[in-house]
Amino acid sequence: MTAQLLDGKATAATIRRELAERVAKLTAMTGRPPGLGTVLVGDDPGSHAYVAGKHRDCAQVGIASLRRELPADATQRQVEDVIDELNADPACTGYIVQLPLPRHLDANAVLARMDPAKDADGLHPVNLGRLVLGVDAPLPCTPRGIVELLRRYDVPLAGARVCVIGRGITVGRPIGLLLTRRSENATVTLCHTGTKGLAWHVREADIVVVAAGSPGLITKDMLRPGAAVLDVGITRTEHGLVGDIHPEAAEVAGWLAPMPGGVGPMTRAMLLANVVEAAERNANTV
Ligand SMILES: Nc1nc(=O)c2c([nH]1)NC[C@@H]1CN(c3ccc(C(=O)N[C@@H](CCC(=O)O)C(=O)O)cc3)C=[N+]21
Repeated sequence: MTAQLLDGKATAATIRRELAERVAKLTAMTGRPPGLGTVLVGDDPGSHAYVAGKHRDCAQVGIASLRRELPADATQRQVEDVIDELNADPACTGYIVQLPLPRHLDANAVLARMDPAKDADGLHPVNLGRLVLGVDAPLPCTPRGIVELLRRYDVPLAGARVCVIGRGITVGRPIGLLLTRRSENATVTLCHTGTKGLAWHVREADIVVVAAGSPGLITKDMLRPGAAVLDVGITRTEHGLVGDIHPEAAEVAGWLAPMPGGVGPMTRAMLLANVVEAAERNANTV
């Protein structure tokens, strides 16, 4: 058996085409395209590559780009001034602060200063709180992209046993909140570096989401045959980017979202979706 590809690259391209139509309508109706802002601090090459990708995506769907770049030694005050400026700028529908920020900066204070209505990443504390409460809010892009990918490939979610590995704030921590909503109805176990018997948890699962940042962590012997496996890990090595799932896992899995070409492109597509939805909300209230 070899796993069916959960093709995030192709699915994201479909979603961008769907969004482009909504952007065209919005632009005609309001006289101005939606705008996505990015705040990038420092010179991490990975972060620069991701942000460049986000602006390429914007150009494709007709969303305007607002780039803000600050040096690695920027002060908290300088970063917060940029936040204030984007909050006030009517051309900026939504924006993101690329994480991680340099260590001398207080990322939580920066996120909390954002206008929650402009939070394209769904990482503002108010929006994470709304997610816990089950109130409508922009959703974190990677978890939303994973649910969307599973839905579009008809991977059964209701009653599914999902094993999430990694407790990071962008993926592992919030994804359980989406998957355990009544509309998804999955059962989620959150594993992390302190988990005893990881292989046992993985073996129980119908769906495995790996966001640990540990190359090749999940091997084929750990998986339930036929399981859906999604690789969210990205580690930069001298041989290029490596995911958390060992390549041989494809022999046992029923579905596989590989890295690259799986969850990453979906994350970017959901960022665009959050901006388009914010623009639609604004258009309906003004
Ligand atoms: N505020 C914030 N929001 C984020 O959403 C955010 C962030 N900070 N910091 C870093 C992580 C990482 N991230 C990725 C998104 C897409 C790909 C992606 O498209 N990857 C391609 C390959 C990329 C390549 O080749 O370099 C793929 O998997 O096919 C990767 C990584 C978003 N992040």
